Amino acid sequence: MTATTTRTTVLDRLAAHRLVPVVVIDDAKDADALGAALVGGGLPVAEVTFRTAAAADAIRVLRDRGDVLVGAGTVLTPAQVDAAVDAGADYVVSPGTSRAVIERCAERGVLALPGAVTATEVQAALELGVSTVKFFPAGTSGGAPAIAALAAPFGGVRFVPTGGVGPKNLGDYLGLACVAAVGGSWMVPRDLVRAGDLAGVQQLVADAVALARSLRPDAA
Ligand SMILES: O=C(O)C(=O)C[C@H](O)[C@H](O)COP(=O)(O)O
Repeated sequence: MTATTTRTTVLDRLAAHRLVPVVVIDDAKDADALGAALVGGGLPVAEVTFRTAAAADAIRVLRDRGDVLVGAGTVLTPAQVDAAVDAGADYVVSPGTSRAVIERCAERGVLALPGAVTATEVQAALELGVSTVKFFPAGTSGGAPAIAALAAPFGGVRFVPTGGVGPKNLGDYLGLACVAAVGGSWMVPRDLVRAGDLAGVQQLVADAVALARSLRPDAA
C-alpha cells in the first residue's frame, strides 16, 4: 500500500468507528489491559496522548496487540511525530495546526489530524494538504453549530470534534454529515485506568458504542 492509501484507510476506519477514545496513560504496564477493554467494549481505537512519559511505550504495547487502531495525541513537535511513528502509531493528532508536524507526518507516511476551529485554521490545514481536522476544543469553540457553519464554505472538509464531548451532546455532533468521528476522554477516565478498573472502562466504552449506534443507526 502507498502512504496515501494507508492514510485514507486509517481515516475510513476512524469514520467507521465514529468514536475515538482519548487516553492519558500513566503506566505502559496498563496498556495491554486497556487494549483488551477497548476491544471488549467494541471500540478497538485509541488516541494515546503525549501528555505522559508512558505514551510511546503504551502506543508500542497497543500496536503490538494487532487489534487496535492506535493514534498518538497531543503531538506538538516533529520529534514527537518520530517517537510516535517509531512506536507504531497509525496516525498523529495535534491540538492545533503546525506546518512542521504535518510535514513530518507526510515524510513518515502517517495521517496527520491537526486541530482547527476557525475558518483561517481550516484554510491553513487545507493548504498543507489536510482535509480532515480535529475540531478542538469543541465545546468552547461553538460546538456543533460552529462546525455546521464552517462546513458551508468548506464542503470537502471533515471534522473530528473533541473536547467537552460526552454522552449528553454526542448526538449534536454525530448528527452532522461532515463529522467523521467524535473524540473524547469520557470513555477512558484516567483514574479508572490508574486504579486498574478496566471492567469499568469496558462498560463505559460499550455504553458509548451503543449510544453512538442508537444516535446514527443508518451509518452503523
Ligand atoms: O488535542 C490533543 O492532543 C488533546 O490531547 C486534547 C484532548 O483530545 C482533549 O483534551 C480531550 O477532551 P475531553 O474529552 O474533554 O477530555
